[in-house]
Amino acid sequence: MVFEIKSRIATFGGELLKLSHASSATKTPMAVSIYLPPASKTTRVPVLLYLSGLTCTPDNCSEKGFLHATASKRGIAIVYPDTSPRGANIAGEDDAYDFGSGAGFYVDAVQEPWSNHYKMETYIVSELLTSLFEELSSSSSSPEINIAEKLDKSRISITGHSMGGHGALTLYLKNPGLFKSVSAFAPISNPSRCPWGEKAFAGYLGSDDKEEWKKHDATELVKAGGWKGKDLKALIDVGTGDDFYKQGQLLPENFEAAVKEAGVSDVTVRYQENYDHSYYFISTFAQDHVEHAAKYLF
Ligand SMILES: N[C@@H](CCC(=O)N[C@@H](CSC=O)C(=O)NCC(=O)O)C(=O)O
Repeated sequence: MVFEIKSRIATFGGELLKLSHASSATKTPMAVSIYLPPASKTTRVPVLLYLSGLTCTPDNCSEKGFLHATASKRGIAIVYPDTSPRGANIAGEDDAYDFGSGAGFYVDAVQEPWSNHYKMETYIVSELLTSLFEELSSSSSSPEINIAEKLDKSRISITGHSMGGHGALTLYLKNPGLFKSVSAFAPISNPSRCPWGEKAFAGYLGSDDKEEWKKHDATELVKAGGWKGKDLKALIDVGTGDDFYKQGQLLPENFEAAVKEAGVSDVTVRYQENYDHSYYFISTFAQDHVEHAAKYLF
């Protein structure tokens, strides 16, 4: 797979590459952006994968998440995947903000018609990460740049926001050893029990087998016991002024209770007074989350 470079933007001494590539997992073109810190000019740098929330493209966080200041200083590349396939030509795919386009939920759909394209778990874990570390990137309009030779594939951490926080936690819990640490801003922590998650899981996974839902639910994955006695290396921030938190979409307390019950260690959940669900919240604590990743990447 070859990444087409759509644009190169200088920022914080490094550059943001806006890329597009043909995905075999989703059978659509996929957008992805990568921040390369200045250190990547001379050495391989570790990677922080940022999974965005509902309605987002790779632009939301790269423009206003404010992760690049710390990533530049610490020498960490940040990868911003898209949140779903786009233009899959499925009836109704653009009808709702919380299902379909912009709302892939980082699972592999098994329900038709979504199952033909909505394979976001496979896309992120098996396709994107592999491709970034292996493929030569080129563009007719930009000088050739080999992204793979700038990245250290043995050092990857993961973070995300809201739906992307759910993605970060579940992909981390499901793939022990793949990521060095995890963090999340206002994650959907128990999707089987909140309206956003119930809608997405019913649509992508089906309503008949709720046991299947548990395999994609951070709280249920912790309850399953595989992490008992282990360090999760997790940092979670939630704003107490977040309307989605107040509406019961996030349920971080359920995750905390599961962590305690399962005897999992090294999990920090912070409740930040008055902060809402927006990028004002994310940008405020961005430095902490990049430093959290750096602690385990170096
Ligand atoms: N009704 C809103 C809801 C969308 C929203 O708030 N999206 C959040 C993520 S919510 C959980 O995954 C977001 O990050 N939005 C993008 C942004 O730049 O703020 C709507 O339709 O906008």
